[in-house]
Amino acid sequence: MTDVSFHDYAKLDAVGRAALLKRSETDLTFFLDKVGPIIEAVKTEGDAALHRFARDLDKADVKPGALKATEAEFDAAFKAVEPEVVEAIRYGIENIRRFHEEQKPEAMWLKEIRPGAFAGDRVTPIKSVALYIPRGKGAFPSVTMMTAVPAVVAGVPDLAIVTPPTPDGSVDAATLVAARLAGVETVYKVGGAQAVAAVAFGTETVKPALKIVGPGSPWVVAAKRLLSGVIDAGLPAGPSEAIIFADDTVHGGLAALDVLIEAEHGPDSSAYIVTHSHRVAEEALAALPEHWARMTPQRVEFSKKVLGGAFGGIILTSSVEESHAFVNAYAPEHLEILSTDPYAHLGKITEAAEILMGPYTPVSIANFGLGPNAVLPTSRWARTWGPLSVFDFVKRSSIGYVTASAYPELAHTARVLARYEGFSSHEQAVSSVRDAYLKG
Ligand SMILES: NC(=O)c1ccc[n+]([C@@H]2O[C@H](COP(=O)([O-])OP(=O)(O)OC[C@H]3O[C@@H](n4cnc5c(N)ncnc54)[C@H](O)[C@@H]3O)[C@@H](O)[C@H]2O)c1
Ligand SMILES: N[C@H](CO)Cc1c[nH]c[nH+]1
Ligand SMILES: [Zn+2]
Repeated sequence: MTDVSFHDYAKLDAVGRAALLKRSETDLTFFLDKVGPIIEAVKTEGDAALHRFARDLDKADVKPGALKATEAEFDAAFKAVEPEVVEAIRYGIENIRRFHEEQKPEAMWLKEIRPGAFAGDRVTPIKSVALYIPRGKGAFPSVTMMTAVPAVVAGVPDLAIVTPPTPDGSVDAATLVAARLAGVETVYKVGGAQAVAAVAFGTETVKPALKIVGPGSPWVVAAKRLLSGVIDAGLPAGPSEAIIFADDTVHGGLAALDVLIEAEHGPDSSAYIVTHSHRVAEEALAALPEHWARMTPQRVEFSKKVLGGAFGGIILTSSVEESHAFVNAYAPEHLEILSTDPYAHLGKITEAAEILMGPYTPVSIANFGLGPNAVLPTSRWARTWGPLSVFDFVKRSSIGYVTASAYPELAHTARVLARYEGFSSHEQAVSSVRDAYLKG
C-alpha cells in the first residue's frame, strides 16, 4: 500500500467516483453478525455478561459490584488529571454551554392561527438519556463535554454515561472530570455493543434509558442499528471523517496538516484533501512526510492506513465547481474550507455536518471546544442529519386551543373532510351532537 492514494477525478469512471463516497461503515455485515449474540447475552444475563465482556473485549478487571463509578473514583480522577487539562475542560465546557444555550428552543410558543384558534409547540426534556463515550483508540473527555452539555442545557433529569473501562477496572480520569464538570453524576464502566444493550434493556446495575447518543466504533454503530426498535438510537455517528477542501489561495502543506487530524483516529476513519489546484496537491504530498515525522508512531500508522487505503487520500478535480460537487456528494462529517475567501465557497456547499471556514479554524479547534457540537453524523448521514444539539435531548408536543368563537369555522372544515375520508365518528364529534352538549 502506498502512503497516499491519489485520485485524478477527471480520469475516474462512474464506478470509481462512486467508490470514493464509501466509508468503512458502509458495509456493517461483519459487525452486525458478531453483535447479535452480545446483545442477547446482555439481555438474558445482565451484569454477568457485562463483566465477561469487560474482561474479554476490554481486557479490564471490573470487580463484582463495581460497574458504576464511585465517588472515590471521581475524587481520584480530579487528583490525577493535570490542572492544565482540567482548565481546558472547563474552558471548552463554557464555550459549548454558551453555544447550546443560544440554541435552546423556547419552552412553548402559541400562535393565533385564526381569530380565537391557537396552536403551537411545547418543548420538554426527554426523561432519560445515556451518553456513549468511546474509549478504544483514544480517551474522549471532549466527547463527554459535547454530549453532556447540551443534555444538561436541555434539562434531561436522568443522565448516565456509558464508557469502556480502563484495564485497571476504572474509567479514563479526564472523562470522569468532564462528566462531573458538565453535570453528569452517573458513569457506568461498560462500552461497545454491550453498553448499548445494557441501556436498552437495563441490568441489575445499569438503569435503562429511553435514548442513547454519542459516537462510537462500528461495534457501537451496529448495536445501535440492531436495537433501534428498543431504544432511540439518536444520530448516526460512526468513525470520524473529514474533507479538507482547498482552493488555490492556500499552501498545500496546510491541507496536509489538517487532513491528518481525522485520519489519525483509526484505520476505519476517512479523510480526503479535495482540490482543483495541482500546486496544492503537490505541496500536500510533499508535506505529509514532514508532518508524520512529528507524530506518534500509532497515529502515523492509523493515518497512513487511511490516506493510503480505500477511504482517504488526495482528490484532484478539474475545477473548483467539481470540488464543490464532490463535497456535496460525499456529505462529510467535518469540512474545512481552506481558502483566504471561505465565503466564496460557503454558498456552494449544502451537504456537510460541520463547515469550518478559513485557515484559522482547523478541525482540532472545533473538536475540543469552539462551541458547536463535534458529535456529528458520518457516512453521508449529513444529507439528512445535523450535529448533536439541544434538540436531540428534547421532544415537542404540539398544543392546540380552540375557543368558542373560533369553533364553528374549524368544526365545519373538520366535518367536510371527515365525511370525505369516511370517518363517521370524527364527523359526529364536530356535529350538532357536540353543540347540544356545549349548550348544556
Ligand atoms: N462521529 C463523531 O462525532 C465521533 C466523535 C468521536 C469519535 N468518533 C469515532 O468513534 C470511534 C471510537 O472508537 P473506539 O474504538 O475508540 O472506541 P469505542 O468505545 O467506540 O469502541 C471500543 C469498544 O468496542 C468493542 N470492541 C472492540 N473490539 C471488539 C470485538 N472484536 N468484538 C466485539 N466488540 C469489540 C469493545 O467493547 C470496546 O469497548 C472512532 O471510530 C472515532 O473515529 C466519532
Ligand atoms: N473528531 C471527533 C468527531 O468526529 C471528535 C474528537 C474528539 N477528540 C478527537 N476528536
Ligand atoms: Zn477528531
